[in-house]
Amino acid sequence: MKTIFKNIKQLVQVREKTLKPLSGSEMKQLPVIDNAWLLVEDGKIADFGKMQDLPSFEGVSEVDAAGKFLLPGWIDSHTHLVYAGNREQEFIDRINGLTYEEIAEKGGGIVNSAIKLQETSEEELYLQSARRLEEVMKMGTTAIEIKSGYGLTTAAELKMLRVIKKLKENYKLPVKATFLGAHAIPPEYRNDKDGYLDLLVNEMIPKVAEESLANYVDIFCEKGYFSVEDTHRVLETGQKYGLRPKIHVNQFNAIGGIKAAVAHNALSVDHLEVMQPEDIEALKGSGTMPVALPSCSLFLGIPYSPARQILDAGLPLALATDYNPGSTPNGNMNLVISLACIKMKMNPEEAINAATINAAYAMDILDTHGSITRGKAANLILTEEIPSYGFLPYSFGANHIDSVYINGKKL
Ligand SMILES: N=CN[C@@H](CCC(=O)O)C(=O)O
Ligand SMILES: [Zn+2]
Repeated sequence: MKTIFKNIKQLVQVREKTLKPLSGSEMKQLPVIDNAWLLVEDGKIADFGKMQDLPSFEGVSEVDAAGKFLLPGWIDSHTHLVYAGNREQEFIDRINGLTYEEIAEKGGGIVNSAIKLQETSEEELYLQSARRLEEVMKMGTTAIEIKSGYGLTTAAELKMLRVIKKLKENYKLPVKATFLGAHAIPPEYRNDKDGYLDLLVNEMIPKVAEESLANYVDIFCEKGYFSVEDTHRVLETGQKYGLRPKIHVNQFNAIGGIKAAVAHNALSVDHLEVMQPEDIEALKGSGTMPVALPSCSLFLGIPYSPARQILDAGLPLALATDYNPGSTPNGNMNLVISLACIKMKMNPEEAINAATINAAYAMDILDTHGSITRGKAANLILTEEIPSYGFLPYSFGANHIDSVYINGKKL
């Protein structure tokens, strides 16, 4: 099965090969080919070039992309897309003056979602989650990471991870699963955090590994949740069972979690709304990708990750949605890219690199996804007719997407 895209106004994010993520000033470069063609064969990018050099192809279906841009699909490396119900009431409570932290202290927040999820059947949870997955795919997400962490019991955590597994089986985009049992302390362990961590390391992680339900291990390293010491314990156990860390850290406070994550060779550190100079230093020379979640900052009214500080230090940066019911009930990567430009002062080139190549690294799929490279999966976004790729973040709140392709197949 072959498809040729012809007359593409601009083919964006064209790389001969991509072996490593982009850091610092490299992120300003976004290679393009004007007036281009691209051939998809057996779900992969087979070839591309300029229209003036278009070879003749037999037996191919044609897509006329005149006036349109073709780029690699967005990669969302941090979501909590599997959840039950919603937290609309907390949204109202926050409008009326309570903070996210105050709501959590009153028994709302993550624990509220955990109660709902525990009461929801696996089938119903799958249906709610599949609807969300289809929604974000239409908005250009062509690879996704999904976390557990709204179960907080062994049975409910496994239920979440089985739903993620089923999504992975039923949808063709790359799906990676992260075990986030250490998302919050469940009420029954309120005064016995170590007891919950004992359960997590002695029962949950071994069971998750036994059923091969997760790729990564996560923890919410934050005041009022889990300490740096807890982080070492959970990451060490996760690694023992083959789960590389990707952690929630520096959302409200900088307590040294980044250094701990780097010590465990974390694939990514995510949130980073609050960064101290020592956090930046800890990331230098590491293989750990910083991941910013600007929609969360928008929704909660908290600071945005200091992207300029991170990039000016020569570090890489990826962008993701954090799609979840509490802090970011939105999985639109187009909005994330706009917010990164508007609020974090990233250039469109930097934001697009952060949502494609660097995001692919943060999901460990850089060798197969994240750029227009021969041999990579044809997971693509074809835009509507727009003046430039910079128009995507500029026209915030609108998705100028004509169609989305997964393995060369139009959704
Ligand atoms: N900060 C921790 N976890 C989620 C939010 C969880 C929730 O409020 O349900 C996040 O990444 O923002
Ligand atoms: Zn999150």
